[in-house]
This record gives sequence, C-alpha cells and structure tokens, in this order.
Amino acid sequence: MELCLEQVSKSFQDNRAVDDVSLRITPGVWGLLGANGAGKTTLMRMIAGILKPDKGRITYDGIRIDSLGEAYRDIFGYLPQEFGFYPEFTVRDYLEYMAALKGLKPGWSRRKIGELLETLTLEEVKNKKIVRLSGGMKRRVGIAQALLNEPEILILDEPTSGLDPGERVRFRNLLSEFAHDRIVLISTHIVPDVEYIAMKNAVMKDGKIIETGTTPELVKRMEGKVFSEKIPARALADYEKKLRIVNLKNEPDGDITIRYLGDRPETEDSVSEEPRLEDLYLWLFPQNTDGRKKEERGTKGGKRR
Ligand SMILES: Nc1ncnc2c1ncn2[C@@H]1O[C@H](COP(=O)(O)OP(=O)(O)OP(=O)(O)O)[C@@H](O)[C@H]1O
Repeated sequence: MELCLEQVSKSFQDNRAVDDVSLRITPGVWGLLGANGAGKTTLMRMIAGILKPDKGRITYDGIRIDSLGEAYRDIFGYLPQEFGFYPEFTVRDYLEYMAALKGLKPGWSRRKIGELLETLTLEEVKNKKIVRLSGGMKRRVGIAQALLNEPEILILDEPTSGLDPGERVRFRNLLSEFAHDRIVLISTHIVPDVEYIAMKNAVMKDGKIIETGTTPELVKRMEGKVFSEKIPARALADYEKKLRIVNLKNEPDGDITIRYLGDRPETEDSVSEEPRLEDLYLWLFPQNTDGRKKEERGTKGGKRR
C-alpha cells in the first residue's frame, strides 16, 4: 500500500501553489504541517483527485489515480477544509445519504453509522438538524462521513479545528487505531495534534516539502536550540527584541520563565530544554512565533502552560 507523488506541481495563474513535490506515503498517520498558504490544501485536493496536477504524477500502488476512477473513490475518504453540509438534514439522514452516494449497502451502512455516531460522540445529536450543531460537532460529522466506507486512504484537511481538548484526544486515539493498516494524511496548524499520533510528518513551505521524517527524527533537529530562562517581568520587552520566544510562563514570585529558540544560549542562566515538534515548526515558520508573542502579551502578563 503506497501513495506516491512524483514531481507534482500546481499553479494558479502565476502562483505556484505546489512546487515539484515528491513524497512516498506509506500506511500510518502522516502529519502535513505548514503555515497558511503553504500549499497543503492544494496538495490534498490533488491526492483526492479533485484537482489535476499541471506536472508530475500521483500513483496508488503503481497505478495513476486518474486512471483508477470509481475504484479510487471506493477506497478513499476525504474531509475538505470547507465542508458543505446539507443544513436541513439531520445528522443521521445526512450520513445515510452520504453512505448511499458512496454506494454502501443499506444494512451494512446502518451498522457503520451507529458505530461512528458512538465513537465520535454524536449519538445524542443524531436526530438534530446539522444547521443547529456547534462548529466542533459539524467537524465530527464531517469526520464521520469520511470514515463511512472504511477507506484505505483517508485525507483530513484541518480535522481538529473547532474540536475541544477532550474531543481532540478521542479523535487522536480513533485515528491511531484506524491507521494501523491504512494511509491517513492530516493537515494541521495545531502541531500537538499530530505530534503524538503521526508516524511521519511532511513540512510544507511555499509549495515545497522542506522536511520529512518521524516525529523523533524531526525533533532531534532542534536539539541544542531550545532554552529556557527565568527573568524579571520588567526585562521581558528587552528579551523579546533579541530572542525568538515561543512560550511565556508566569511564576508565583512574579518572574517570567521564557522558552526560546536559538543557535546558542543567550546567557549563562539559560537552561537547555527538550525540544518538541512545535519548536521545529516555529523555527521553520518564524512569523508564527511573532503572532504567538503578540497573542501572549495580549493576555495580561503572558500565558500559562
Ligand atoms: N482555487 C484557487 N485559485 C487561486 N489561487 C489559489 C486557489 N487555491 C489556492 N490558491 C493559492 O495557492 C496557495 C496555496 O494555498 P493552499 O490553500 O493550498 O494552502 P494551505 O497550506 O492549505 O493554506 P491554509 O492552511 O491557509 O488553508 C495560496 O497562495 C492560495 O492563495
């Protein structure tokens, strides 16, 4: 079971959204990480067969996906980023409708829908109209429809946006189990959501895959580049000017512990920290560090973690 992308490119007018991407995707959960506009959705839509690459080819077990037709749709599950529901349908009616569109047998799909309603904790809202659901619930309905046909390839574009922390954990566990002998590709900005379940990650920037590797391999690249230091609150502004601070923590004594990225420790008082996948992400996408700092400064005295 192998999904293979060979020198795949796609442009919109003169904007190269995906630029010469080659990737071999094997069973397991894959995280596709990248900032806004990196090209993740465009890449996923090409894998889903919705968009045609301008150049290159995508094959599944050696056969071009565009020549697989119906057979490819049968083994494919897709949660798009923008998901158009039928708002007046109830959750159950919608899932039954989607199952029929996918050509699933009614008896089998009824059992499957029951199972998915339970796993995705949608049982209580199964008779509610979709229009009345919260954003997180709608997202879960979207995940349920993508799983209906027990796909061999599951593509989920930003599946965790809108889910609360409890739902995120359940979703992670569900996917880890599901991906045992299937290909699951998840795009996200929420790095901790893939950190513990992704077998491998591909990092996209400006249409290109700039890093691939298992989470421990990628995290290793940040060894010796993550530090922390306890500083007086009044010194924060100075530190922010010279360092890439990725996290702030208020201490009970009024000081602040900063976590920062750099090629070397800034002072003798800095302590080396265990890197996380998010540190690599923020290292590769420094603009996200700036956004984070502003957000944290906005919350009186920084954010606790
Ligand atoms: N249909 C389209 N027409 C024109 N430009 C597009 C279209 N789809 C995407 N683009 C452009 O291609 C680039 C990549 O967009 P894409 O949506 O694939 O990125 P992304 O990594 O999924 O971003 P996000 O996380 O914000 O969804 C962007 O510059 C975007 O503006």
